[in-house]
Amino acid sequence: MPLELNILTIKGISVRFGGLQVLNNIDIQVNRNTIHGIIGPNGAGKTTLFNVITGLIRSDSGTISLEGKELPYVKPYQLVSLGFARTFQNIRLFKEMSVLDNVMIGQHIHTPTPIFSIMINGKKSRHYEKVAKEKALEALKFMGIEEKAQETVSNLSYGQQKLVEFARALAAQPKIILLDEPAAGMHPTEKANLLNIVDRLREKGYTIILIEHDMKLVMNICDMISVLDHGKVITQGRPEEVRNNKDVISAYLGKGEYVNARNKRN
Ligand SMILES: Nc1ncnc2c1ncn2[C@@H]1O[C@H](COP(=O)(O)OP(=O)(O)OP(=O)(O)O)[C@@H](O)[C@H]1O
Repeated sequence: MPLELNILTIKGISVRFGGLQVLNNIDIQVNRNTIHGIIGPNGAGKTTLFNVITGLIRSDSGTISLEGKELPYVKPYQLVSLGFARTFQNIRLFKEMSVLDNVMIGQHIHTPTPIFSIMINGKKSRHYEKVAKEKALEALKFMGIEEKAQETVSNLSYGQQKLVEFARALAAQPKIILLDEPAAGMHPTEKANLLNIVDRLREKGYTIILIEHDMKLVMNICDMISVLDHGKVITQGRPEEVRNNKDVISAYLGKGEYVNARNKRN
């Protein structure tokens, strides 16, 4: 049976915080093996949408389905087992632990070692640890930082720490990787590297959903883009369609980013 094109369906998602309607009837379809950008001005509701997808916030209405199956409401730590991995706007690593240990943590869900086996450091436990280590090193290699495996995270540059987060997400063997402003705080060389990594992740068959303010990066890399403004999807389409949409232009007008992106392209 051929794989369905659609992998994630977000349908009718609404969230209200007190008097503020932060998400209003959001419908988004994400296709398999694509890079899907979620953009919009500050406060549009992008991170809230990620928080709903990843179980940090419960929506007031609507459903999220992965590969045609409606997702149950799960705790964030159970999300990996459903096939999601996420990075956050602010780096969330154990700074005094090694790079390798940080990446191995991303896989604990795939290592169902019985507690008794862990206590006696049994054969099963050693096996799972070996597999987890191999996967972690593979992910670090993919990010081009395998030589940093034994370093303490706090010794790494900001850009390298971001790559450790991506490696941790990748090592969890997800179906969908959610990246929340991955390029924030990166300098141009690091951004170019990030672009290359995200492109290679798609080549490897991953589906990536990306929140990003860097319009040049978004327009360069995304297959599809959904634009949020005041909690609503104002348009969706390919970069070239979104770029010239009048609602998108007016949502960004005065903020400069969109206009800058257009000027840089033209
Ligand atoms: N826990 C919360 N309680 C109340 N209001 C919230 C909460 N989280 C977010 N908001 C509000 O919801 C709106 C959407 O916030 P959200 O962080 O989702 O926007 P965003 O598009 O990700 O913005 P940015 O690009 O600045 O990160 C904002 O007005 C924000 O102040």
